[in-house]
Amino acid sequence: MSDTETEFKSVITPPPADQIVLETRHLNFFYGTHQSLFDVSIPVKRNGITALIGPSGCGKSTLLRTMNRMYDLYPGQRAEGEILIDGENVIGPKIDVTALRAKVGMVFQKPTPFPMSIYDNVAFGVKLYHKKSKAEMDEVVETSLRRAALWDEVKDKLNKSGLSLSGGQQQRLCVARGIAVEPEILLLDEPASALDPISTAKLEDTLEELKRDITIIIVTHNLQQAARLSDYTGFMYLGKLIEFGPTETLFVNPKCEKTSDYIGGRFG
Ligand SMILES: Nc1ncnc2c1ncn2[C@@H]1O[C@H](COP(=O)(O)OP(=O)(O)OP(=O)(O)O)[C@@H](O)[C@H]1O
Repeated sequence: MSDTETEFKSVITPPPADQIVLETRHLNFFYGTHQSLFDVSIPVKRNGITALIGPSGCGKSTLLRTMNRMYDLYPGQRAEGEILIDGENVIGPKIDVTALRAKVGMVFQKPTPFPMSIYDNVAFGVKLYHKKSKAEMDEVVETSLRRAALWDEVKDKLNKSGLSLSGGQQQRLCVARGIAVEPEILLLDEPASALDPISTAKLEDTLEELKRDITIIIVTHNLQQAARLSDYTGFMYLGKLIEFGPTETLFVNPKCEKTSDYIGGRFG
């Protein structure tokens, strides 16, 4: 049967209800008239790592961008359904979007440093939300850069522009910026795509450590990375969440043929 003939039915194995921090319910998303997400209901575990996998164009980044309403910045883009964070529907009209983005941070697929110093790139968001002395801020900047595995490379040039760094360093700078504001949830869109294996390993160690305090949702094309890092994995295809469950189950014993085909490298 071809994909267009097949009606995919989601198979969802959620975390225990009292461990869910974020949940989309029947989420649809539209870029103008083009619908990119179809009835996505995903339950995300608190203080764990959830990976989103699936072939290019299946809607992983779109799903991530709905979770802190990044799409609000673009006319014509809209979401329907519910996104519950700590039980509150953040798609609702009464939501303070600035507060939402402090709570739900995001690191984009393409590094986006601000045109300012390395130090200020990390301190910028912190200044918006917290009042800190110079010494406290120095500590936040150092800790965040260390956690993002960038400190050793930049500690002697913190006043240089963030734009002077390499692509991989810029990506880690954006991770440091995301960590610095201490979000409750951190959305990471392929954060390791521009990193070498050593930096990738350091970043993965950081995420392992961060998940004790932060809920992390990561989009990755690297299936080994998803299998290594995440507690739960969602497999998406053609804008739908096809299968979701504990990572080991999804990789070792997938319940859907399409998941099995994808992780077996039979398409993608
Ligand atoms: N700004 C946009 N305007 C119109 N359509 C878009 C836009 N961004 C994405 N899309 C469409 O939405 C669908 C999902 O795209 P999305 O970027 O979420 O996929 P993805 O799974 O993250 O892909 P990749 O793995 O290649 O990054 C695709 O059909 C894409 O063409």
